[in-house]
Amino acid sequence: MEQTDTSRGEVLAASDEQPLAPLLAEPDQWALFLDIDGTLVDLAETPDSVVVEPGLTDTLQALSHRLGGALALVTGRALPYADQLLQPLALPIAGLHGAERRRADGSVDAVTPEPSFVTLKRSLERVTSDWDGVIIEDKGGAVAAHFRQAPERQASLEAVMAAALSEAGPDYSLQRGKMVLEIRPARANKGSAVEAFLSEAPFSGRKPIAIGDDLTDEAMFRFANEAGGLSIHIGEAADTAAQFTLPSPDALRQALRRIATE
Ligand SMILES: O=P(O)(O)OC[C@H]1O[C@H](O[C@H]2O[C@H](CO)[C@@H](O)[C@H](O)[C@H]2O)[C@H](O)[C@@H](O)[C@@H]1O
Repeated sequence: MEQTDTSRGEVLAASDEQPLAPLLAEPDQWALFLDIDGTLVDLAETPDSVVVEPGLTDTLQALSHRLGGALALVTGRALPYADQLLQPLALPIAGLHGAERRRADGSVDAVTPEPSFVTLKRSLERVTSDWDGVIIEDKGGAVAAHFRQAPERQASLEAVMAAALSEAGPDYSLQRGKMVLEIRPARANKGSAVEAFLSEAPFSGRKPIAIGDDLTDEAMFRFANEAGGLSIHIGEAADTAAQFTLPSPDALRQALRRIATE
C-alpha cells in the first residue's frame, strides 16, 4: 500500500489486486461494472484515436463468463461507438452516462434525439467550426465538446455550452469530464444505470464492483458503496467517493487479465 486517504480512496500499488479478490473468491456473488475511456483504455488526444489493447476483449469475455454474465460496461460513449470499439463483444452496456442501455437479454432502451436537439447539435458544430482543435462529438442523444487539443478555448466553450444547455431545457444536464463538456439527458446517470442492471438477471442478488476514472463515474461509486459493494477509481489521485484507487488503466487491465486467466 502506498497511502491511505479517505477523500481519494485507499491508493493501491499497480500490482495490488485486493479489491478485485472477491471476483475470484465468490464469482457468483459479485457483478462488475466497467467504464471505458480512461479505465479500460488509455485516454487519447481525440475520441477516435483510442487504442484497444490486444487481448482486452478476450479478457472481458472470459471475465463475463466467470461471473455468469454479470459484467456490464457503463460509459459516456454512445452504444454503437462502444460496440465498434470493443467488437466482437456485445456485452450488457449503459451508454450516454446511463441514458441508454442494452440488457443482458439483448433488449435496448435507446435515446432518440428530438428535432430541436438535432438543430442544437448542428448549431454547436457551426459556432465552433473554425475553432482549431475543438471537436464536437455527436452522440445521437447527447453531444460532447472536446477541448483537449485547444485548452485555450475552454472558457469560450463553457459559455457556448451553457447557452446550449439552457436552450435544450430541463430534460438535459451538463456533464463535465476530462477536457470535455457534454450535454446529456438528465433522467439517468451511471448510478441509476447500475441500479437498473442489478434489478435484472444475471445481475440481481449480486453486489456491485464499480470501476471508473472520471466525474461521471462518481454516481456509480456512490451507488456501489451504498449497495454494500466496492468502488475503484483509476488514475491519478482525485477527490472521489471510490474506496480504492489504482494508478492506471494498464494496472487495471493487468489485474483483470490475471483474474480472467486464473
Ligand atoms: O464514461 P467513459 O467511457 O469514460 O466516457 C467518457 C467520455 O470519453 C471520451 O472522451 C474522453 O476520452 C477521449 C479519448 O481518450 C479524450 O480525447 C477526451 O478528452 C476524454 O474526455 C468520449 O469521447 C466521450 O464521448 C465520453 O463521454
